[in-house]
Amino acid sequence: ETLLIKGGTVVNAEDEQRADVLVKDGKIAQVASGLKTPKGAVVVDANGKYVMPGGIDPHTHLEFLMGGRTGVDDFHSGHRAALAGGTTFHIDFVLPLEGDMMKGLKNYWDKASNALMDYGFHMAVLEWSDKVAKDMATVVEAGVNSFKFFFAYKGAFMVTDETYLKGLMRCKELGALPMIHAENGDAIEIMQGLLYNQGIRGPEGHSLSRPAFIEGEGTGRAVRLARLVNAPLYVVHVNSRDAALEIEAGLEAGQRLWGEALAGGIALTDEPCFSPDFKKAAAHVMSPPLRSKSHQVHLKQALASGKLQLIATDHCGWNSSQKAAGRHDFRAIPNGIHGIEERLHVAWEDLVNSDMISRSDFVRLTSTEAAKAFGIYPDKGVIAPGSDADIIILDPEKKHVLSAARHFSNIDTSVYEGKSIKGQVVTTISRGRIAFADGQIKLKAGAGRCSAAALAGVRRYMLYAPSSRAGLFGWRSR
Ligand SMILES: NC(=O)NCCC(=O)O
Ligand SMILES: [Zn+2]
Ligand SMILES: [Zn+2]
Repeated sequence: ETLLIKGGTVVNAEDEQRADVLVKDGKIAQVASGLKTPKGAVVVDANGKYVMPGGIDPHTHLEFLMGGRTGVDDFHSGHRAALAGGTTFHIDFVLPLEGDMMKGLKNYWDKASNALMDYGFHMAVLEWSDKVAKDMATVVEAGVNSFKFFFAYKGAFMVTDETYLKGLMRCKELGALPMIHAENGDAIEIMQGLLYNQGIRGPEGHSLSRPAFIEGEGTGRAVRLARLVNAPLYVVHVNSRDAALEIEAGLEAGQRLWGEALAGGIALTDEPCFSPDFKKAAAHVMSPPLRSKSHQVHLKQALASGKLQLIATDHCGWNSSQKAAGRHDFRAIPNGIHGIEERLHVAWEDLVNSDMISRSDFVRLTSTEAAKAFGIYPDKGVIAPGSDADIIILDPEKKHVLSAARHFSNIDTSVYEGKSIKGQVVTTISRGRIAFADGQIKLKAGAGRCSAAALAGVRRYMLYAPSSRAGLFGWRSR
């Protein structure tokens, strides 16, 4: 199918220009003003609208299995939600299965067989052994180029500093990007016990057990250990000023770091977590927890000034019936909030409409930077000839209100309930096909694929030369 997107303003991370966009065979063929309509082409009118690269959400958990429960958004409903909100690519987290990374990855390839749009995968490292080191190389060959380590979820996912350090060095050898969930699982477990024994059982206990300075401690430790072995590092879900300041300090020390803010972190505060309404409070429980307004303001300023590099969601779809497992004990509330559908609109409203960032910054923070960090640029993350035609059209005048009643996600609540947005994605194009228009999803299950770019990512776009150098000279010279 050939599409001509006519009369819009094309916004990329570097610039914006009035131009038409010609799409052929799933790719962008031409970007120029006054393009003639080829015979048989479908014309999409973008007058008065912004034509931007589709959103890339580098942090999601579709069909996520945690604590014996499975999240309610799979690759079908999650992709419907994403496309309706202007996201055309995401990177999901795979856990090893029965101690085997490739088994875990194959399991996710199966889960994604009903995908509508393209996707890639990160892999979690949960322990250290020769097998793990070998497995990492195997999944790199299969297209994974990023590995997540947890400093939280003690007894489940948490790793020791030793495993983390060995993992960082292995990532360097493989040319892959390490990622960290930066908290402190030992400290959290002790605080949880103290609070519980004092009679604090409700969702507020979740927030109280994970203070911002402990997120800061975990982030500072992760960043400094990465400095020790001279490894790049991507810090996921930065939810506090304390964590953001640690990333800033690492950047000032010359480290190669990415700090990932979340739509939730910039749009929400921890206030609902202290509500007597359990359903509402539990819906907001995630780790690291949402914080107070002053943290929220700091995160937005850090994004605006370049101290945090991108915006993800950590989309993790638990229904209220699943959250209810922790009704009498906050420690049993499944962690995670949604956002794959709302992220672009939240960032547009709270950052662009509030004049904190430009439209080009918006594209960089929600698309281009993630494409670069994870090796899928310029296939994705830019509107330019040769790139995949993953494109959104946003009408800046269209007003709408976010709500569980109207969202595409399977989740039965919305942490964004009632939030007004000026500006709406009216058309989403996924590899040249109209995926969302007139308020409806147009693609069928199976239309998505594990991105060829992501599959070839490490080879084609290696950001770091493989190296076993332990950073001794790196840190001494700084
Ligand atoms: N973030 C969260 O609360 N749940 C999802 C798992 C994770 O990313 O840590
Ligand atoms: Zn995490
Ligand atoms: Zn996550």
